[in-house]
Amino acid sequence: LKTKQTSQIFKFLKIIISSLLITVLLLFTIAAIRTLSLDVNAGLQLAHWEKTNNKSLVIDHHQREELLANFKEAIRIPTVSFSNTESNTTALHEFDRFLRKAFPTVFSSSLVHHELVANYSHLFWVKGSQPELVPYMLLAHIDVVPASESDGWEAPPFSAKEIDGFIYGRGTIDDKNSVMGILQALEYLLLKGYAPRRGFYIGLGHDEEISGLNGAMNIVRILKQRGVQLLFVMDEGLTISDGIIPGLEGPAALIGLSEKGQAVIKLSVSVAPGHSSMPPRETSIGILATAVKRLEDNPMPRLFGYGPEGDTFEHLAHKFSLPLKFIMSNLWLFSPLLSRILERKPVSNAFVRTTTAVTFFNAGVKINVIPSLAEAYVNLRIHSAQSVQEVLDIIKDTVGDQRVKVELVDGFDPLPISGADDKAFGFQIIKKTVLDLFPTVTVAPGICIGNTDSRHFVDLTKNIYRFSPAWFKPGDPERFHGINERISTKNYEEMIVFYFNLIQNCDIRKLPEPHSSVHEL
Ligand SMILES: CCCCCCCC/C=C\CCCCCCCC(=O)N[C@@H](CC(N)=O)C(=O)O
Ligand SMILES: [Zn+2]
Ligand SMILES: [Zn+2]
Repeated sequence: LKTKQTSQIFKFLKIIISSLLITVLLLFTIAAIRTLSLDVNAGLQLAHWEKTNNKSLVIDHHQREELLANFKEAIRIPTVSFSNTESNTTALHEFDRFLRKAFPTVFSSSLVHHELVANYSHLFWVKGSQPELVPYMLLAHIDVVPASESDGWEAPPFSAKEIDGFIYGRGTIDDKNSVMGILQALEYLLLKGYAPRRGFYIGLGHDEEISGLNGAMNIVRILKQRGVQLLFVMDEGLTISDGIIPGLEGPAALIGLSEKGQAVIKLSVSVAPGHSSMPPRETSIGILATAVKRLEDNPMPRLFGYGPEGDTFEHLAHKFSLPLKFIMSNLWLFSPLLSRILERKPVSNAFVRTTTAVTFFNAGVKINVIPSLAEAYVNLRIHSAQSVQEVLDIIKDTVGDQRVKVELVDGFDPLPISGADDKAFGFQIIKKTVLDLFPTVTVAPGICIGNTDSRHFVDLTKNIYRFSPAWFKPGDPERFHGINERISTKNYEEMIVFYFNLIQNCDIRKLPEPHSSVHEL
């Protein structure tokens, strides 16, 4: 009887093991087929695009000197947004005067209507010859975050000093490169006698770094009053990453289809004050510190693959070598594994989850007084698959201490996801412009981990793209709001050429039909 039972157990185990093997084999066969066949990149690359007789821009020695002098002058004006209530308005005013001097053709052309918004922001309307074509809009911002040389800058942050082919200074990548690149491109286009078929707007906000509540929001209000609808909006955001995504061969231009939401949460603990010689077992500071530590020890759940970030890696899959190529082509199977790899570095962790950053911690009044109040502020950047309410609930659960008051100070949900298919005009025009200028770059949709002025434009268009053609190499993401922010003179010139070509490419009336026949290859 015992032998019979043992043989039955063996039989059963055999069936289990072989079914497991068959399942694994099947999964891997599907994964292998997907790895070989996944091609999300062809898009409209091979299609026949409408001819627009584009003018070309070959920058000569004189123009180079002029455009670099303009850019350096822009960097030297310290248009700093210090806090929600304090900006350098003198510098903002000076920047207005400077723009008029640097771009005389833009400010005098009969094709361009310019107006100041909320005193320091700029709205340009460039009239198209075919009013039936829906206009688009380019956004950038004039203000910068504070910078202090003593933090370790190699050159003073408002000096625009050139070192080894790079211009150093606050605003060189965020965002005066776009402000100046767009206007310089328009200046050159107008000088060459260009008149657009499709009209377009340029919006330059003066308070983006403090949420754009006066600049961008008033520009939106004015456009709404005028009944304007936009074909697409393009703003700062993602860039061309080169050597930043581990394992990716070659550079990638990520175009932000959405941006993360945000929540500002206040934690506070109130207790009775007292003499420090007879302290209670826990002080308000101790209780709050424990709550903060719990938040840092328990990051928000991994959500990689539940938002547009999965698409990014599918688009880039063919640019990885094995085994990463296999993994990226099969996120349906491997996203839990990839999440664990990506979460190791702050920049890629931001794509995996809602991030939690404790940015203020205030407590204490005197060395010998037990403080009655301790407060901390937490800044969360919300993943596309979560909402402000969900994040708030998780924070309350994680803190799990009734003595800690948890309040939502401010917040907004993640932004809608713009189109990136063959019919998405803005996305395809940006992609074509990138590929014409940088043929070795792979273009993929992405998600912007910071917020931009473009988030205020959701009622004017469904198509918002966050991208600028700045090249980011290892170490560069840290320069964003950090020390030694810089751009190479070559890259700044490329940015001008990019906007020069983009504006002309937007004159295409409609996108071509996707290329369907292999015979035309
Ligand atoms: C695994 C993929 C890696 C891809 C590498 C991407 C490198 C990204 C590096 C920097 C992106 C930074 C985000 C850009 C836009 C941020 C603009 C900004 O600073 N906004 C402020 C102010 C505001 N408007 O709210 C902010 O606090 O977000
Ligand atoms: Zn910016
Ligand atoms: Zn910024």
